[in-house]
Amino acid sequence: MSGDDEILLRASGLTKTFGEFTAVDGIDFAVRKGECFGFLGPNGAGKSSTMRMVGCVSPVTSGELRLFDLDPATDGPAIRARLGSCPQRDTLDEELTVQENLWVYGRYFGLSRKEVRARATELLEFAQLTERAGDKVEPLSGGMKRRLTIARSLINSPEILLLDEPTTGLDPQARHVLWDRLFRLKRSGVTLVLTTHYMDEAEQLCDRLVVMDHGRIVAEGSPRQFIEEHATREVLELRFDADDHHDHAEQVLGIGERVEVLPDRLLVYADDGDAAAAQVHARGVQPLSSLVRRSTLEDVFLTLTGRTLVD
Ligand SMILES: Nc1ncnc2c1ncn2[C@@H]1O[C@H](COP(=O)(O)OP(=O)(O)OP(=O)(O)O)[C@@H](O)[C@H]1O
Repeated sequence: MSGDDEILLRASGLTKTFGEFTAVDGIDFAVRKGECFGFLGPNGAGKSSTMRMVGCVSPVTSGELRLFDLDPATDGPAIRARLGSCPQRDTLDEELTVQENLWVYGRYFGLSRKEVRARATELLEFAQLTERAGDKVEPLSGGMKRRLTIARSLINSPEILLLDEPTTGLDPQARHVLWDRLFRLKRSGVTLVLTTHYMDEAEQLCDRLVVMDHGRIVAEGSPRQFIEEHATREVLELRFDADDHHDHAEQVLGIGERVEVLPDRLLVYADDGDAAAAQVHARGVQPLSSLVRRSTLEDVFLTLTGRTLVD
C-alpha cells in the first residue's frame, strides 16, 4: 500500500476497561496517511481513553492496535518518536518563556541545541507567536497557549498529531485561528487524529469521523455522508411557549420524516423544510417562531443516539 491509501493507524476490537467498567468497547477504525480523522461524541463516550491508548500512554486492555505497523505494547518508544500529542489541558511550563517551552521539549526529544532553536523558530511562526517568543507563558490568552501547546507537540516533526478536544474552552475567534493552523498542518502532510464534541469542528476539519457513544462506534463516514445517510436534507425548527412542546409534537406528527422533541423546540426532519412549514401552518399550528436550516452533525447524533451532543 502507498500514497493516500496508506494506513498509519489501525485498531480492531480495541477495548479499555477500568475495573468492571468498559470505557472503550471493542472498536474498529483505520486512519489513512494525510487525512484528518475525528472521534465525535459526548462527554464520557470513551474518546480520551481511545486517544490515550493510541498515544501509547495507556495500555490496551484487549484487541489490536497498530501504529506504523508497530505494536504499542512492545514498540512504545519507537511509536512515540513519530507521534505528537496535544492533551486536553495545556501542560505548559508557565514560569518559562514561550520559546523556552519549545527548547526544553525539543531537548527531551534528543534534538541538538542548534536543531531545537531552528525548529522552535519555525514553529513559533506557524503558531503566530514569534512576537511573543521571549514573553512568559502565564499572561498569554487561552488561544495562544493552545497554539503553543500544539507547536510544542510538533517539535519532533511527527507524522501523526493527536489532538484531544483542541478547541474546548476557546472563544469563537480563537477557535477559527486554530482551525486555520490545523488546516495548514494537514496541507503540509501531517495526519491529524482528533476528538471533539463540537459538530462544527468535526464538519470543518474532518475528512472522516466516527461517532462514539458509551464506548462504541455508532456510525462512521465523512461529515456529508453522515448527514445524507442519517438525516433529512433540511430541518424545520419550531419554538412554542415553554412546557407544551409534547402537545405540539402531536399536532405536527406525520409532517416530514420524523419529529424530535427537545426541551426548548421541536425539530421536524424534512427534505423540504418550507413545504413542511406550510403543512404546519395549514394545520392551524402557530409556533412563536419557525426556522428552516440544513441538517448538521448534531441532527445525525440526535438521530443515532436520541440525545444531543452538548447537554
Ligand atoms: N482512569 C480511569 N478510571 C476509571 N474510569 C475512567 C478512567 N478514565 C476514564 N474513565 C471513565 O471512562 C469513561 C470514558 O471516559 P473518556 O474520558 O474516555 O471519555 P471522553 O469521551 O473522552 O469524554 P470527555 O469529553 O469528558 O473527555 C467515563 O465514564 C470515565 O469516567
